[in-house]
Amino acid sequence: MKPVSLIQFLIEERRAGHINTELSLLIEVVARACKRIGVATGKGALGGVLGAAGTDNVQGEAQKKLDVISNEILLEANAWGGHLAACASEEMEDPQPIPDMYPKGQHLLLFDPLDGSSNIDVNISVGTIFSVLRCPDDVTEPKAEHFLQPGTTQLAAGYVVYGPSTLLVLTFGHGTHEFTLDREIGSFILSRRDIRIPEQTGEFAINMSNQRHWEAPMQRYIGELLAGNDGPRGRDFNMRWVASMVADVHRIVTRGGVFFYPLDAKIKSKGGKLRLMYEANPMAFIVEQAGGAATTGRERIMEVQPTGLHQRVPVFLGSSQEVEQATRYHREADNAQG
Ligand SMILES: O=P(O)(O)OC[C@H]1O[C@](O)(COP(=O)(O)O)[C@@H](O)[C@@H]1O
Ligand SMILES: [Mg+2]
Ligand SMILES: [Mg+2]
Repeated sequence: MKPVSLIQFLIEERRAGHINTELSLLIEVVARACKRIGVATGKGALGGVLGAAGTDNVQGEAQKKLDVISNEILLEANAWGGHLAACASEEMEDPQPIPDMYPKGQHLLLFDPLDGSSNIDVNISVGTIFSVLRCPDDVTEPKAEHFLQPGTTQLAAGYVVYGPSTLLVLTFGHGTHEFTLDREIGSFILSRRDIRIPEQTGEFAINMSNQRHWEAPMQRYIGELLAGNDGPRGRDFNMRWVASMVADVHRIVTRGGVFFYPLDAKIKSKGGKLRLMYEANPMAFIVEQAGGAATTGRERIMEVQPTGLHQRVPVFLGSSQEVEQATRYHREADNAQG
């Protein structure tokens, strides 16, 4: 079969009426920026990109050099406008509007420029996650409040994994599709169309070192998986934790599985660890479009009404049967408490 490039795929999606020209252009620009981030990541120590930047981001987290470089690459690629009204990033306190000298578009772009920062220096896969919203029609100067739309309103979401291969996984709400970067010709080529995540799985991903801080229903659910063949589930489960959400989610998008970053006593006051607008919503959209499920443990992630640009939420996502069972345990525990 003739290879389908990202550009050809975007033309198909335009013809099918799934996206307009402006959104197609936006995705091309983001994909091009991610190729540059992939090149910078790949140079490693030779490119001087490893290690700390010596600064903190808006969330008080120490920034790595590659967090800052990736953020700048995405901002610069999108600065000239035409397809965008403003960008918001995990690494910046406030949204960045398109400068007045450039034409404004109708979209809002949100991104986690470099996901899995703790893995940069040890040469483990990292990635970029992004989400696209529509800028309200009457808004000429988008502010944080205009980004506070639930995940159900996303027009597009995607992630790029910088691993053994560089991969782009994308949805416009009509299935989830994967593109592999052909490094020789510099193009993303469609490698899987209409990905399906199996409903059942025998593999889970969670940071087990937080176990003693989890809520009771999470202790119960994971305890049952760990009991394996001898426990109530009557079968053994395998565990994986890369600690780069993009890599953990990509494994699930490839062979099924379930991912948890639940609430725990250490992060309760923050609402969770992962960011709703830059991580949870785009990943939830991608996973749901592949037939999986995504909740906070209590409600569907994409139905959460955002209250802040940098808001955090618990994340349960992947094979639907396991997400539903873990979510049911939380709801039952809440109901029992009244
Ligand atoms: O270090 P922990 O607690 O295992 O957390 C790992 C999680 O944190 C993250 O690295 C957070 O993302 P950033 O690197 O963008 O801050 C996720 O990718 C990952 O799932
Ligand atoms: Mg992240
Ligand atoms: Mg990040």
